[in-house]
Amino acid sequence: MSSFIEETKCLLPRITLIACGCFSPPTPMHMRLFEIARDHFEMAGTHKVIGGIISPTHDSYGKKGLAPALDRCAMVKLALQSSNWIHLSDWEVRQSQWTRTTSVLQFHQNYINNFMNLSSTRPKYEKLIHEWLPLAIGDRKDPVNVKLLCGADLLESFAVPGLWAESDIENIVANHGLVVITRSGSNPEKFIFESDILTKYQRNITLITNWVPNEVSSSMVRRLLGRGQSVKYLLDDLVLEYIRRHRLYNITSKYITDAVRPTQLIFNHAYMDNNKNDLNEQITLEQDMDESDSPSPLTATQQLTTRVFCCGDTSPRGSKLLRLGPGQAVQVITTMPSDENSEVIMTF
Ligand SMILES: Nc1ncnc2c1ncn2[C@@H]1O[C@H](COP(=O)(O)OP(=O)(O)OP(=O)(O)O)[C@@H](O)[C@H]1O
Ligand SMILES: NC(=O)c1ccc[n+]([C@@H]2O[C@H](COP(=O)(O)O)[C@@H](O)[C@H]2O)c1
Repeated sequence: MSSFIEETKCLLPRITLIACGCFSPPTPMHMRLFEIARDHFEMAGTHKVIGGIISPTHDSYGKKGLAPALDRCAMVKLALQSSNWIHLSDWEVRQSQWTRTTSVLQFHQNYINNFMNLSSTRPKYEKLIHEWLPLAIGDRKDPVNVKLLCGADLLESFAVPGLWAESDIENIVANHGLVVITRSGSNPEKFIFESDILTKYQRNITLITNWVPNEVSSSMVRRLLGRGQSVKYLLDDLVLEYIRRHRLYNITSKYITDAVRPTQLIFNHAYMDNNKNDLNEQITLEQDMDESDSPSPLTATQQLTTRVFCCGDTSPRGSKLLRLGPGQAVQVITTMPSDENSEVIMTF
């Protein structure tokens, strides 16, 4: 009987979860989303989760409190040190401008598809192994579906006028799927009911109740840090130490102790050093396909010209606040990136 269960498990459709967000800074709850979701699918016996990807948004997203991409990526890597299945993807931050979430999903899905198709030509495809590719990807030949993992507040941001294109929402739910974790103050069931598109593709939306909610948010952490209050036990010690060393978020806290587990930060310094060399390099398709997981931040001029929209209290153009509270975007102020991001084909 148990071998029957094992066999059935092997046949479950495989998925990889990707969380898009600012991660400024990454909190333990960001990682919890993945654990909660994987447990859910494991217990429901409907899918096999083979990997998790954290994709920090581009600097030009311009949200208030957004630390530089290089720092956010470094913090995510520190926060993920104890995970053997969730990985950073810095593809988004390496682009020349902010990328819509639908294109982020499409890129990772295309990459996985191409990777699987190329698995017969091993020497070539081994060169293409990104850190974020799930380790188990080569265990089977069946497809791996990339699904968007998010908190219910992100789902509810679909209703913010001008923030998400309807076609993007439809593409996300119809072609990828959404995994939504409840968050206090939101009512995702009602939200889905009130949306025709979401109701239409409800079968592709997995709503998961988080029975051990934790309302820590990046903006709350930034607020405490700015006030000189303690955030210990709200963040991974390594992330906290990184913030202290790099003086992020106007940190004034006197409670942060000296390096905790300092040896582990050596890894992080290496990551920073490697990436500083990338600073002025051109971003090319070839680089996107490079196996290195290092962000190449843009120059100040590039960042200014590619700013897409702004979230937070005010936008650079003084746009009106549409939503209040953490993680809440304000207004789309310029154009969408070109479709180049959505159809990336591997070249050798
Ligand atoms: N406490 C939480 N419970 C459930 N989901 C969360 C929680 N914190 C963050 N998330 C989810 O994590 C993803 C990444 O979001 P982001 O980094 O923008 O998070 P945030 O902590 O809400 O940030 P901020 O406070 O700066 O707005 C989003 O899908 C968000 O809904
Ligand atoms: N139209 C879009 O694709 C769209 C709009 C708003 C936010 N997002 C993404 O959602 C994530 C979370 O953003 P907020 O922290 O502002 O809620 C980010 O990764 C951001 O890029 C995507």
